[in-house]
Amino acid sequence: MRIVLVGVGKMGEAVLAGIVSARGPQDVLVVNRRRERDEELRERYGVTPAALDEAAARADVVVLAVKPKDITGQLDAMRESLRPEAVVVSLAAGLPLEVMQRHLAEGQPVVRVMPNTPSLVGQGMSAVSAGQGVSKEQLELVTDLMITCGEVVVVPESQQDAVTAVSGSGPAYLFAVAEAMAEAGVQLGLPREVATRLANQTIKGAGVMLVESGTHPSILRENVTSPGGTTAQALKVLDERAVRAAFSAAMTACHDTSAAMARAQLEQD
Ligand SMILES: NC(=O)C1=CN([C@@H]2O[C@H](COP(=O)(O)OP(=O)(O)OC[C@H]3O[C@@H](n4cnc5c(N)ncnc54)[C@H](OP(=O)(O)O)[C@@H]3O)[C@@H](O)[C@H]2O)C=CC1
Ligand SMILES: O=C(O)[C@@H]1CCC=N1
Repeated sequence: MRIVLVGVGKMGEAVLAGIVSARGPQDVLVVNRRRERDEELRERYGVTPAALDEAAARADVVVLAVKPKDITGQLDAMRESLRPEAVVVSLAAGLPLEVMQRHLAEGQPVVRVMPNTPSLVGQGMSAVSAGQGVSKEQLELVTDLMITCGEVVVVPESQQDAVTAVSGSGPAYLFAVAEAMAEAGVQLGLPREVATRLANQTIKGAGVMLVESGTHPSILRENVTSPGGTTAQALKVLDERAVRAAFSAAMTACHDTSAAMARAQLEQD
């Protein structure tokens, strides 16, 4: 199976890393606008740079990882080169399948995926939505591809804005928490290196425990919270500062932005 990745920036590279570590670089072509980026990826992953039309003509799957505003231009540019059975995958936030379909030949299979950057270390979370007429086999092709980057769920496209709020943008919330915890540790007198190590490993440990224990987060939180102890005081302050409500508002803003991007794409297109 020949895989073509178009626009290999931060998200594209994270997906590329997952694919290459699971399948090797031999069947992967990358398309970039800068030659230095091509060479960087060739050196780092052993993949082959190519021009868009040439790569599209040879593709079984094309993964578009350019910015949402650049997707339709890339679809127009590859439309004539694609084989009818090639599956076109977009990783773009707020970019509806309908817009993709408009810019491709009728019947070209299209799939929308919301991945996240932990794909770079094989710990990604991808949500996959199939366009009209995508066969079970074609959908499986995409889920098999994304599983090289971590976990995969299949969702209706109507859920992609919510997915973006939880897992697409989610790593950024946790990186911000990591920064905040390390900084607070420094304020409490720890050397920066120690504070950073403590914060990072705590987030990793809690994350692995959440996933591997299968225990509800409330129970895991209770297990840390001794009555009358230190954690209860810390959580009380988080409640007073409405951290839970802040997450809800932040994620609603993320969801609404994704939905507004999709509406604008549909209207302007
Ligand atoms: N970052 C994230 O956490 C996530 C991002 N996404 C989606 O992934 C997509 C990419 O985002 P991200 O990786 O953050 O952005 P980046 O800017 O890092 O990546 C975009 C890449 O596309 C390249 N590019 C732009 N125009 C062209 C072109 N005409 N031909 C070939 N390559 C081109 C850019 O090249 P150059 O370096 O020259 O500008 C860059 O390498 C977006 O659609 C975003 O919505 C989805 C989930 C999570
Ligand atoms: O911020 C963004 O728009 C992209 C989509 C999800 C994560 N990053």
